[in-house]
Amino acid sequence: MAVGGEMEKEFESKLRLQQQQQQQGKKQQAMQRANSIAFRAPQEQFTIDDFELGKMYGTGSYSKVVRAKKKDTGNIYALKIMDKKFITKENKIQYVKLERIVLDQLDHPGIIRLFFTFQDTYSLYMALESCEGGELFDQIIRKGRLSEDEARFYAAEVVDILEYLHGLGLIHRDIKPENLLLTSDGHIKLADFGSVKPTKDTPLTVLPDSTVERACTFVGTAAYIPPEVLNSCPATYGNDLWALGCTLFQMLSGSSPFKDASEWLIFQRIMARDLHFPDYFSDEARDLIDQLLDVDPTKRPGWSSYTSLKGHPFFRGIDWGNLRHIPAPKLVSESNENEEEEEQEAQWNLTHGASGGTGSGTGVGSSTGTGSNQQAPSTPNGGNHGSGAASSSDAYSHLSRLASIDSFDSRWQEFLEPGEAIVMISKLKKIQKLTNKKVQLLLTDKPKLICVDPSKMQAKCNIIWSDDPNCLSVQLTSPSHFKICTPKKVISFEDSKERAAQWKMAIEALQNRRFN
Ligand SMILES: Nc1ncnc2c1ncn2[C@@H]1O[C@H](COP(=O)(O)OP(=O)(O)OP(=O)(O)O)[C@@H](O)[C@H]1O
Repeated sequence: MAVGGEMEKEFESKLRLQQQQQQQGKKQQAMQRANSIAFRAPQEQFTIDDFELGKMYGTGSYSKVVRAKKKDTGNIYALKIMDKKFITKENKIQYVKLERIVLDQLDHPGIIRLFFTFQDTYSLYMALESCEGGELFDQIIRKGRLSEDEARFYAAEVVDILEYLHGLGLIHRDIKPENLLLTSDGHIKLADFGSVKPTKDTPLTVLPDSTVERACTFVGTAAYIPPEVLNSCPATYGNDLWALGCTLFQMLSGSSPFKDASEWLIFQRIMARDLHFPDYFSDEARDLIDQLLDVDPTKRPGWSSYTSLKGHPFFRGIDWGNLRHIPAPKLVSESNENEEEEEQEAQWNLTHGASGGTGSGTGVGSSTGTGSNQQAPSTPNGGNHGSGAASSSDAYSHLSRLASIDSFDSRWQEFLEPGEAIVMISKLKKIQKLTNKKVQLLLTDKPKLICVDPSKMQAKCNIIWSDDPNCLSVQLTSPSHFKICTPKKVISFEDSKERAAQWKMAIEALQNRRFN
């Protein structure tokens, strides 16, 4: 009996080994298949010198996107540039590969097209269809909030895109106004497939393992994450439907429904479904958002079929078959921005700058001391929002390698010395006790912090650089608010794109550059 038991064990372990080997073989075959896919968008042998680089379209957590003109053809692209070392270190290789392979197979007027890719020693490049109208996010900021007709139009285009994606077994997982780009004639194109999740039923060619359901993989952006994902449930189409509800709320009100001072507080509000509708929302808008933000994902319209979503009274009058031919809402360009804010610019005054008041009422932790004791806000999986998860040495090499790209916007050259490059640049609000003022904050590799009044193109408040954190430090007060503290003054800034943690990381990485 004992011998029989031994034999049985041995047999079982041999069987397991055999099964493992077979599985590995299958995996290798799938890998080979994925590696040998004939891409629609070819891998070219181009170099960055084949392009004339223009303005910076945007910065993601592991990429920069720059407007680029191919010198020989004159064609314009949005060139997504990713630092190889950084994405390897941050374990993002699978995400980048998946974005490439999925985008390559998509064909919908509402999804940005990938034309070709190339690489050099340091970077990977994706040449994307250029969206000249900017982000929907900026339209919301510039208009304050959208009219119900405008929001209906954009929401309908997003529904049309989601119906296509979900029909192909893909969950986008990062639907938000920053990833809804606009063509020059104002139609929506969905970008950023870095978080895409193929389901088991997808007919597309995807990477082996990418369809495996994993609980607890937090991707996306805090304010748009559904409660079930915070409760560790695997991703479903319900993620995108919830995010659509948040986006529609944001279009109509000007801010996301669960907005709060920190990611922790945002998560608390999502879990409690702490949702308040402004009075001016129509009954139809309120009802649709209420249904999309149902805590039960299976009850969200669009879950089992798109008929209920497209047939909702909010969308009455939408010609679904003709969406891309309907005239889109008028785009508001940067120069037409809120006159009121421009009015507030009159009082540029360093003594006000020293006051350190947060002004907007969203900041927490009102300390104005010079110590930098506040942590960057973290996502639940421990990573920082944005690129904050990198160590300072990685961050420094990443920043310095990408520095030259930021400097291509020639408008800021007059503030730089020869050879000096911009490491980070953002349009911010400088928060003062009585007034707020739009500024362009530049961090250079010298290092230097330069605050420019963009309406007059003049360098303003003098922030004296120091590598000593007692003499220069950054305090985060919320994902969008930070303070630059020097012994003489504390200046508060608001970054509407919530890159406060990235500013802190960039400044600290430069302070630590000597040790790297
Ligand atoms: N095709 C495009 N045309 C114009 N601008 C673009 C385009 N693609 C991206 N951008 C701009 O660049 C920004 C960053 O791009 P993207 O979101 O793809 O980067 P990412 O590193 O994947 O970002 P994330 O941190 O959201 O994952 C976008 O928010 C947008 O403003």
